[in-house]
Amino acid sequence: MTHAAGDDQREQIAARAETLTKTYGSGDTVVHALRGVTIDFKAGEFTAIMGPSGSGKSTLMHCLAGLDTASSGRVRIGSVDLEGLSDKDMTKLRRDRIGFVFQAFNLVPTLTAEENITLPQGIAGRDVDREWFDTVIGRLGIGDRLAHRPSELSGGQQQRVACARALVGKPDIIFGDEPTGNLDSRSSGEVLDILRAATDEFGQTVVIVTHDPRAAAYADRVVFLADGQLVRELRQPTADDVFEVMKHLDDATPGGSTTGEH
Ligand SMILES: Nc1ncnc2c1ncn2[C@@H]1O[C@H](COP(=O)(O)OP(=O)(O)OP(=O)(O)O)[C@@H](O)[C@H]1O
Repeated sequence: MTHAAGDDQREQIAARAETLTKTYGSGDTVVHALRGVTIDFKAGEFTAIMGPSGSGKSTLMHCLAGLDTASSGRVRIGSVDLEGLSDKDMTKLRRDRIGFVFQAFNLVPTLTAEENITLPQGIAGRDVDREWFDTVIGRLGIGDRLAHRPSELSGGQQQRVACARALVGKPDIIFGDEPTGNLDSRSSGEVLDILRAATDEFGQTVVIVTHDPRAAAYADRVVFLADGQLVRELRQPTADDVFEVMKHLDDATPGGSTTGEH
C-alpha cells in the first residue's frame, strides 16, 4: 500500500459517498435517483447494495466507480476525492485501483478469454502475476476456455471471464453490478466464493449490486436503498434476513417510510 503512515482513519475507508444526489431530467420529468446518500465502504469488507427496481442502486455504484458524476455531493476512493480529477487521472485511478464486473462492460469480441482477462494489465504496462492468474482461473473453472473468443462461450462463462478480468489485477476495490445476474446457482456460487476470497484472503474491498438474497448473504453487510435513500443496513445477514427486509421495502410506499424499522 502506498498510503501515508499515520493516516489510519482514511486508510480504512476504501470508498465513501457523501450527501450524494443525482437528478435526471428537469421539470415534470425530473427523477431524483439519489437523494443525499452518505455511506462508507471499509477496506477489506464485502458490501451488497439492494433495493427495489429504480431505487438508485446502479446510479450509486456508477457514481462510486467514477463512471457517472453526481449532481451534488462527493465521492472518495481511498483518500482521493473524485471531484476535480482530470479525465486522465480518473482513467488512471479506475485502471489502477478499481475492478469492474459489470454486465455493460462487455468483453472484446475479437480477443480470446485469456487476452480479455489480461488486457487491463497490458494497457497499464504491468506484468500479470501468473500464480494469481492460475488461482483465479482455477477457482472460476474457466481453465479450458482460455483460448475461446467470447462468442464461443456461454453467458455464464463470459461473466466468469469478466470476473477474472476484474480480479487478476488485484485492485483495491471491486464493483460488481449484478455480477451473478446471468449465472446458474453453481456458477453464481463460484463467482461469489471468489469475491469472498478477494476480501478474506487478499484484503480487497468488494461492493456489489444484487437482487438475489442468497448472493447478498455472502456479504459482510447489506445496505438497502429505497427511492434514492439508504433505509436499512444488515450485518452478517442470512438470505432469510435479507428476504424479509426486501419484502417490506417492496411493500413500502416510495419516500423511505421504512427507515429505522426493526
Ligand atoms: N440516464 C437516465 N435518464 C433518466 N433517468 C434515469 C437514467 N438512469 C437512471 N434513471 C432513473 O433513475 C432511477 C434510479 O435508477 P437506477 O438504475 O439507479 O435504479 P436501480 O435501483 O439500479 O434499478 P434496477 O434494480 O431496476 O436496475 C430510476 O427511476 C431510473 O429510471
